[in-house]
Amino acid sequence: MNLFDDNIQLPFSLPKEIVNSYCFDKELNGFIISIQNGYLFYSPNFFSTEIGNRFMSYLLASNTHEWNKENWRETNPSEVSWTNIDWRHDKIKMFGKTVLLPRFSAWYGDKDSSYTYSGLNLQPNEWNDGLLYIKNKIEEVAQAKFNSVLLNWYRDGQDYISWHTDSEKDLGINPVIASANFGVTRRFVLRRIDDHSIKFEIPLPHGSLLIMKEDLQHFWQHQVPKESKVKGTRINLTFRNIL
Ligand SMILES: O=C(O)CCC(=O)C(=O)O
Ligand SMILES: [Fe+2]
Repeated sequence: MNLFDDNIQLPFSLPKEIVNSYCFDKELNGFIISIQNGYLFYSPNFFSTEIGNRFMSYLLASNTHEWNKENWRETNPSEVSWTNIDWRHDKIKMFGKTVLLPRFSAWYGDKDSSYTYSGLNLQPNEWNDGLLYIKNKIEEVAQAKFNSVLLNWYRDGQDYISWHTDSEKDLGINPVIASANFGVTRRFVLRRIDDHSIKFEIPLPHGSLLIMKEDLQHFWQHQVPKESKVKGTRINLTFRNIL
């Protein structure tokens, strides 16, 4: 049986000069994409819509607030009694000022996997069944083990994450970063660090999985830009292995 199908086209475009090769792997249900200085695995529907919907409700379940009725620009998530995920609105120091991050976040992982992110030292919450289920599914295709996950909740198109690499020292030299997506589709944009005009973007729909590995973090930055017109909400989980 041929496990690769060369006739399945990528659902987004990549600048020709940066693609080494790509193919659709039927067994893994996704594209294996080798680019200049990097490797990506992209599965637009890794989780079914139904499983995705269940996760969305799981991740946002609370005893006190209905996530789809609340105005999250007015409500601080630390005042909410969350059922499964302890969402926070973290502050970071930027140019000497303390500012709120333009998204909510949460950090889960093994007890000894404390992590520094944007100048924040994050102590992980303990794994729960929902996160472990997703982690196991992703570890199978990523052929890697993860000991932590950073959850980002983009309340709507006003929320974003700016240009960065996932290259904190404690992730090791060539980290495998696996990112699962639930909710509204947002643009995930990559650009070369040494030439910002070389860029491409990957749509990350409900249920999609994106894995970045090899030397990608040394050569490419990524962002999820603001998209003011987007009203829907989105949750992204990036699984990492902290050394
Ligand atoms: O939301 C995303 O897709 C990306 C999140 C991200 O880059 C990060 O948490 O480091
Ligand atoms: Fe990132």
